[in-house]
Amino acid sequence: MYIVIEGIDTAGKSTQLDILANKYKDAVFTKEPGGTKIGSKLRQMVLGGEAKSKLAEMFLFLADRAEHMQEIVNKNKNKIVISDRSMISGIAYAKHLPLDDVIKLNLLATENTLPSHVILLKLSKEELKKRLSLKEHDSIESRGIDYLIDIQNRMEETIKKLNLNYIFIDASLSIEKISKNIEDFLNE
Ligand SMILES: Nc1ncnc2c1ncn2[C@@H]1O[C@H](COP(=O)(O)OP(=O)(O)OP(=O)(O)O)[C@@H](O)[C@H]1O
Ligand SMILES: Cc1cn([C@H]2C[C@H](O)[C@@H](COP(=O)(O)O)O2)c(=O)[nH]c1=O
Repeated sequence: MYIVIEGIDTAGKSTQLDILANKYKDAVFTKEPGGTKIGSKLRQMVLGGEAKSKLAEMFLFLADRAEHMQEIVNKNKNKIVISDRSMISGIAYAKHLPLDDVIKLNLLATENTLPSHVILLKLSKEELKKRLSLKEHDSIESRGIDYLIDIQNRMEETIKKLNLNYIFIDASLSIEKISKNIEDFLNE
């Protein structure tokens, strides 16, 4: 199984991943960007805003993805792999390019491997505003509320376009309710 937890910044992904880590002791937990040795370096570059070109930034994320797919996801096909973000973030955040073009680039980077289960935590604008106000912003989060809500809409569009096995969960539900919804989805 290749499970991905998706959502815009502050949607609650890490919180749910902590709960999953206690339930799926034998699973491989990973993330994008930063799930491999070079991925950590790429993460530092992109989140530090070092890429001035949006295209360059996207290719850095694609490089992270290609390495992550080969070294983590495909090398653990016999296990449950649970990832904090995936190509869905990659496609959604590259919103300056046509969706179909970015989908092709991401399928190239992942060698056409798709997640078996997608969990999208969806935030309302109000809840996003509240949560962003509680944290420092990295270079991407600094692009603002409307930018992130656009990304969330593009995530939803991407998941449906790729015809993936997914669940959309209201991220403002209690931590416990979200966790139960995830558990039920994974046990279907
Ligand atoms: N269901 C929830 N209800 C209310 N607050 C929540 C819920 N889940 C998480 N939070 C809070 O929202 C904030 C963001 O949560 P978390 O770090 O898990 O999100 P994230 O999606 O991993 O964020 P990022 O992508 O920015 O790292 C934290 O302060 C967390 O305690
Ligand atoms: C995989 C991926 C991520 N991003 C953005 C999304 C977030 O703003 C950061 C990652 O931060 P997190 O704390 O690890 O969630 O990077 C992106 O723009 N493109 C991507 O492919």
